[in-house]
Amino acid sequence: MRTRSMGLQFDTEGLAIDAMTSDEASAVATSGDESETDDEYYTARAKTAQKYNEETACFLEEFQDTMMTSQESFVFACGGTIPAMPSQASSDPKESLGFASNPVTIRWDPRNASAPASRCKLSLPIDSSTDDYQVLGDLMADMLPATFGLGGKDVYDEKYRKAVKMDPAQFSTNFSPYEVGIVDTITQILLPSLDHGAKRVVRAELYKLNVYEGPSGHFHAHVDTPRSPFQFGSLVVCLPVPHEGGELEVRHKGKTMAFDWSSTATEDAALHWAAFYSDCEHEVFEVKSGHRLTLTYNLYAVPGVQDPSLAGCRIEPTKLPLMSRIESMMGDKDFMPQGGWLGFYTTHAYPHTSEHFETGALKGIDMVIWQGFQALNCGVCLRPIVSSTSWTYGLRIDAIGRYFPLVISDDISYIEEPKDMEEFLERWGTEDIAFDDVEWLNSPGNKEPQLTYLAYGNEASTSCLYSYCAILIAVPPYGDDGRLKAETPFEERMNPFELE
Ligand SMILES: O=C(O)CCC(=O)C(=O)O
Ligand SMILES: [Fe+2]
Repeated sequence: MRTRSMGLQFDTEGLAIDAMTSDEASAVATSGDESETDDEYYTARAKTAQKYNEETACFLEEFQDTMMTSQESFVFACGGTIPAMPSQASSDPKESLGFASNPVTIRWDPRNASAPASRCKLSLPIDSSTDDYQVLGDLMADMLPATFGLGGKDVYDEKYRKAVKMDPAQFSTNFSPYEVGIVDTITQILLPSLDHGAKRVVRAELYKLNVYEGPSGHFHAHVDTPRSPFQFGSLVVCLPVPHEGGELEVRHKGKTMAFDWSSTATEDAALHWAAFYSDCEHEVFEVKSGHRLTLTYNLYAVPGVQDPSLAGCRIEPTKLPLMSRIESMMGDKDFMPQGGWLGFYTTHAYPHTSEHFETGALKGIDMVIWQGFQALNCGVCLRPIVSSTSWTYGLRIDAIGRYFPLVISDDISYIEEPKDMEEFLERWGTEDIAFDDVEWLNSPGNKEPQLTYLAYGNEASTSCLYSYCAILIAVPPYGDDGRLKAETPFEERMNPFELE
């Protein structure tokens, strides 16, 4: 039996909702409930054969299989180790060993302003033959209990997270993830772009210094709250201080990557790091002994050109089997000969109903689909898809919207009967292209609140329609000399609710 859903369907089970606001949490908790069954899949392909031809149906079936296999090879996290020079070593760059880290210093503002500056500086790797541990104790005394976001508030609860933290406004460090090659590695692995596509680079912004102390320091499974629509991930750098336990586990769609950075005083000191996409659940297991010091960074995708010297070791998305599938499909005269529409639900979660959501933030296979079809003369655009059967009046809604940002409509949208809902959706703005005219390549993923409105039952109550994020692909017709170029079928739209 085919397993259509493998890898491409959103898996809600592994997703923690704890470190999100309650609204975000409910959005995640209810997502992924509209998956495609085998029957639906076969019906869809039979319809494709009828609408286009057998070849188109076969191409799409093969494409979906490749998509599912490719999905497996996309990583959601990466990490590495960097040897650390002893803290007494010279920090002269000429003497540093390539990508070995110079001694790391942390200087901080003490709570007691009369503490001498020399007491507010920690050098790492830690040296137990000096008073380094005393200095570490002083640092921790100046740190604050580490909170986490819950229901839109910062909460401290040791059952959930036991650690101390310091904000970057209160400390500085000479450590830079750019200098030791971490940022370049992340760019290549987590944010690759096709050769011809818009280039983007990673900006790492220092977020916190944390200490998890043994025994019992830990951080329960959670998903980081993105600080902006451009944030695509998080980076954790573990500084060279001996500790046992405190493994970091990162999970995405049923897969797990574990990073065990425990070390003893006698081992060669090293810095360790891990970076992962924002929609990955992760957890820091209990630190059994010692101190686990981490610097955390928010990772943003920003336009830019990668260092050309890295071209040799770049991952080349054009070599992906998925890319060759797209090429052979588009190059065949029997595939959608008159042109048509394809739809791909993004497989990662994005804050797609925020004001600034844009394509530079696309991750993994989502970016390959976006850039791959675009490179082959197709028109592509991102669109919100509202699909719901659970609406009060039993009306099935399948609408392709034009406008992403969340609409909170509290005074203009009295929805009492189905025709009100139709008008409301029209007013929001839906694409001229019908949902059923699109060949959908996969099942819906993450959904976000899209439209809130007042509905009347016995009394008025606020209701919400959710949307999925999809890439719509306009496949141009096949002409005498190959695939024609799609005339840009998409234009940017204004928020219809702001026009008045
Ligand atoms: O320290 C770590 O390994 C991860 C910490 C973490 O998940 C966070 O700060 O959000
Ligand atoms: Fe986290």
